[in-house]
Amino acid sequence: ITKEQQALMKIITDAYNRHQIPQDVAKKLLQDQYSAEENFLLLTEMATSQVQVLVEFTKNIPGFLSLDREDQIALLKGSAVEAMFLRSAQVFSRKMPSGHTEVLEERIRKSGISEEFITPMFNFYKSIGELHMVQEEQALLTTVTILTPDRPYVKDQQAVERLQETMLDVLRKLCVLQHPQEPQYFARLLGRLTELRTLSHYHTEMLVSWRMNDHKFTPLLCEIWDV
Ligand SMILES: CC1(C)[C@H]2CC[C@]1(C)[C@H](OC(=O)c1ccc(O)cc1)C2
Repeated sequence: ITKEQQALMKIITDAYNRHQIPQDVAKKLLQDQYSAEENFLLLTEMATSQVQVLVEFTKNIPGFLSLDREDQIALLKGSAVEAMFLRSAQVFSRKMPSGHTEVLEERIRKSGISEEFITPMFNFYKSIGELHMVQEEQALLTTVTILTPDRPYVKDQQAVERLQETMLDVLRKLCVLQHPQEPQYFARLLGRLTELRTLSHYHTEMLVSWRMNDHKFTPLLCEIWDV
């Protein structure tokens, strides 16, 4: 890993760690009562703060703000669900103080999300947890996901591709250094991104079914997911 790649990794990892879910959201998880309605409101607050955190983090990705403005929006809209699942998978698998995880899982299960979506969601969390990613890998994997060139409406795909290649190069080298005993580790990480794409289809259905039961979303969520 070259000096500039180390500098790049530090910027991204610091940004990833700096923008954490506000403590008040996490605290509420344990306090408020348990009705499906209360759970939905909590998840709405959680999703909204995760999208806010995502926007702040993305602005710190070197080169992102130099992209075409409309492409920046297209990348954010196209990757928000995947970035949110990646971050919550990491929160689930490690960051959460013990006891919170069970409460959060319980609230998710009792919030009107259909069982057919719950299962793949928790399978994904388990498969991410099993990777035991270091925080640099988590930050870089999220960055690679955001910098996916073939999102809808991206005009200058080459520019995004160049940025993503840079990040993939650092991530590949980091994986070799962090997991010398597992040469396939980098490939496994990228395999998770494929799993993420299937989750985002389920996510769209989840939003539609909530909408059908006239649940209200926040303006930010309506904007980022066109609901
Ligand atoms: C942990 C999760 C990633 C999983 C369960 C809560 C999440 C934050 C996310 O919720 C939403 O997307 C969501 C969207 C709209 C809304 O009003 C509430 C939640 C799905």
